[in-house]
Amino acid sequence: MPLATTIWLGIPFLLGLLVIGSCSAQRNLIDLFIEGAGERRWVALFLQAWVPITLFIGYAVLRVVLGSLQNLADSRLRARASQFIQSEVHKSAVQVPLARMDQADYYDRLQRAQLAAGTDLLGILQHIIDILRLLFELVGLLTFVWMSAPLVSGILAVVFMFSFLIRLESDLVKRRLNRELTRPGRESDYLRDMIIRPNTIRDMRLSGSMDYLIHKWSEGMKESLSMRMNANRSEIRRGILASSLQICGLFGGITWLVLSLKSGGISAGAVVVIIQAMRQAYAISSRMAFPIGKIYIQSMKIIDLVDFLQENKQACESESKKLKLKVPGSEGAVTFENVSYQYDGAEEAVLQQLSFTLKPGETVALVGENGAGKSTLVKLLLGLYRPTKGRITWDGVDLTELDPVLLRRRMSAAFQDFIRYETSLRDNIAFGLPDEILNETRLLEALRNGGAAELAVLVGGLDARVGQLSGGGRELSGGQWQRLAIARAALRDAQLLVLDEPTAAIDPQHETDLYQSLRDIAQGRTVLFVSHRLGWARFSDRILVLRDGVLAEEGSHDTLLAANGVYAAMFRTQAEWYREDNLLSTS
Ligand SMILES: Nc1ncnc2c1ncn2[C@@H]1O[C@H](COP(=O)(O)OP(=O)(O)OP(=O)(O)O)[C@@H](O)[C@H]1O
Repeated sequence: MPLATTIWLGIPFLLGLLVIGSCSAQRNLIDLFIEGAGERRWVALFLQAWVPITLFIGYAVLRVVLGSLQNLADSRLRARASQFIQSEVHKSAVQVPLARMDQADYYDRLQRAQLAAGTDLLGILQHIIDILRLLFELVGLLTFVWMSAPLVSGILAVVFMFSFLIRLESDLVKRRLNRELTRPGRESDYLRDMIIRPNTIRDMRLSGSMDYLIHKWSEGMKESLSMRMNANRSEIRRGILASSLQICGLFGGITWLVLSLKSGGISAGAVVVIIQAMRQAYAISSRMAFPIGKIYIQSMKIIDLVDFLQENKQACESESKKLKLKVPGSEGAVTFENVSYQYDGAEEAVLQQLSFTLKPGETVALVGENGAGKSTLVKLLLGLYRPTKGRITWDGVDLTELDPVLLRRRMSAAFQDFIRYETSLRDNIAFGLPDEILNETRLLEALRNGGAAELAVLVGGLDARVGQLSGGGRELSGGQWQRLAIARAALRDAQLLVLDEPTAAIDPQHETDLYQSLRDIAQGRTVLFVSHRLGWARFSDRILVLRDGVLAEEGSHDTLLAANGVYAAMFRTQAEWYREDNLLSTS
């Protein structure tokens, strides 16, 4: 945007320069009237005065026009810069390795990078320009004063320096405090948001702990408030000191001007305009501290932003350097070879020495107790995490050597913590294949495959909005959202389909329907599903049983039952619940 940038950068300097012209015109005008008023030759006086009057009015109009032009350029550039920065942050954030997201400091960095909006990037430039403009204005004023009364300009310069430094210090103290309060502020925002969330209210009302939460929130607020009050008090003290200095300077300057006027060393017009110039210069001293303080805090935010973008760029570059970018095979055989995984900061590995193969076209169930490591295994399988030891291959080639974009096209997954896209029903399915233009038949087929065919009618068509956030949208039940997530996964015609707890929120009737359609989708694909409902596992080709991160058992349902091990025990415990005599005795 070269034109907008030139206007934006150039105008402040012009505005600064206009000050000298405007002051000279004012002085000439006042002198002319003071001299001419005694003779009362008004027509002649006016004929002499029209030039300075025109100049004075012209400068004033020009200031207004230039100011408006600058505002216009400013808002355009600001909006573009904000959009640019936010999209860079988003682009960078979506490429971050998932393992990095397990570290708490990543979120601090992300939050700080998000806070660095275009306002900050442009703000730094803007404030530099503001400072330059104020400096130009000040130099213009001082030059004008110096031309008429050099001593007064000296007083002005000294007083200006001191009062400016006092105000700057107080501004910086306040801004540093704002930064220090970012984390407590985030915590109190979190508590505030939690307090007003319907499900928290429900939970807290039942347990009677609402007052405790409100008390915790208000304690945090009180502490921040008291720190702010201290900063305000010190700001007021410094403000009084700076103003006293200015008043003394103004008084000294005026005394000197009156004495000079009396001795005839200076004109009345010059006195009036110098006094006005002094007042303006003092106002500048307080206005200048503000942009400098702002630059200080905004540059910190920009440093945070650059750190974030730089870190992610390096992570992505080092990833891509390692990759030889081979094209993944089309069979879809996945092999784990002595794979272990340890979370960053964890004391021991959550998966240890896993070795198994998912053969092409095979449907495998992964079962195990809570915390056994099933979801972690799924993330490794999908290439979202890298094994800390061992390797995972796709059709015999290490995942790290394959083109990640092509590899992801061969995979599809629905996670247990499925996402609710509160937009249209169409988006909720089409997000599975964002690069393709999908016709209605294909979307409806995906809905059917996800066991959610009735949703299109229920919500009023594919373009109807779903969720509470979207105005007029219909909220869906947990199970309906989950079936939409499965439809999204089913839309991708992928070799490997991973379903992590696909039926956790689904009622028995829909679960049966879904099971039927998944059997159809599974034809010719490698499918891994994770489920605590062992009834599902029963119909898979093979079952992998994880226990404390180790592959405890492997085999078909019948083999594992016959082995009478971990799986058999789990299966019998669950089956117990459905035995009629057991149900009767429980009731
Ligand atoms: N991001 C993480 N950072 C550190 N530890 C984690 C992280 N995610 C999971 N864990 C730990 O890894 C272990 C395995 O977790 P995982 O989620 O893989 O288990 P799971 O078998 O899927 O459990 P569930 O049946 O409850 O879903 C757990 O002990 C858990 O505390």
